[in-house]
Amino acid sequence: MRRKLAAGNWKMNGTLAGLDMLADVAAAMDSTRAEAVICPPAPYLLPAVTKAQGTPVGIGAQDCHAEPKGAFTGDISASMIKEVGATYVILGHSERRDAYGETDADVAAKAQAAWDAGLTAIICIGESEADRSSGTTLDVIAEQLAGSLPDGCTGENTVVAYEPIWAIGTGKIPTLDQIVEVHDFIRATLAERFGTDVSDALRLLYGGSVKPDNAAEIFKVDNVDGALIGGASLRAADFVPILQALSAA
Ligand SMILES: O=C[C@H](O)COP(=O)(O)O
Repeated sequence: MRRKLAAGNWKMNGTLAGLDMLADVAAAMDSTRAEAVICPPAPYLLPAVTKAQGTPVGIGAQDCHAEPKGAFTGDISASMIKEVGATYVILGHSERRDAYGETDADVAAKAQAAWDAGLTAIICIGESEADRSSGTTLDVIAEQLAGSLPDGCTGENTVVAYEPIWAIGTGKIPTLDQIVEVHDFIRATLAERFGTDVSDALRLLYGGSVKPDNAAEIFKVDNVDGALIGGASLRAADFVPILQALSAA
């Protein structure tokens, strides 16, 4: 049985004071079954871990370098993330693929580094609007899955987040049929490569404009095990209702 997961990606947003929302998320978790993870910007990782200590809320980073250490100004390693007490790391987000030219191979190398450090990698994939209109969505997803997930994937070390790029921060979401099609495809593709035991254990998140008013509908989809939430993860007033909708699904 896969435990549902609501993961919040603050991106380069939020403040130190905004971490107070973790207490509200923790309080909500008393009555919810779903897991909650918040991924703040790197300078807030340690304060976030400190605030979340003794609560069931998990903390994650938004990226890591593939190398364990070295002359990589501005980067952080997976073991540093682990050392401060975070347990997840988002990898291959479309904003990083786009702004920093991260390739599938880069993402796979980072995922391996994350696993080596004992972190769970939330690996993001998703098609552009042009891919969607030209009917190549599933081909793009297949290629990203093949290239971004290293051999050795398990339900413990990896979560896959499907984020159509055109749905991120736009308020547009795919139809439920489109979400069903892609999530079923991802599950089947993972089963083919890693076997059904692994594929049945891997959690698949939907991401892109998830809000309190559309979450329940999205979470009805069988192969959606939760969400990767951007804008609506910054405030407990938005994140908690999504977490509650997930627990009720
Ligand atoms: O990582 C989160 C996604 O990019 C979704 O962002 P959003 O919920 O603001 O659309």
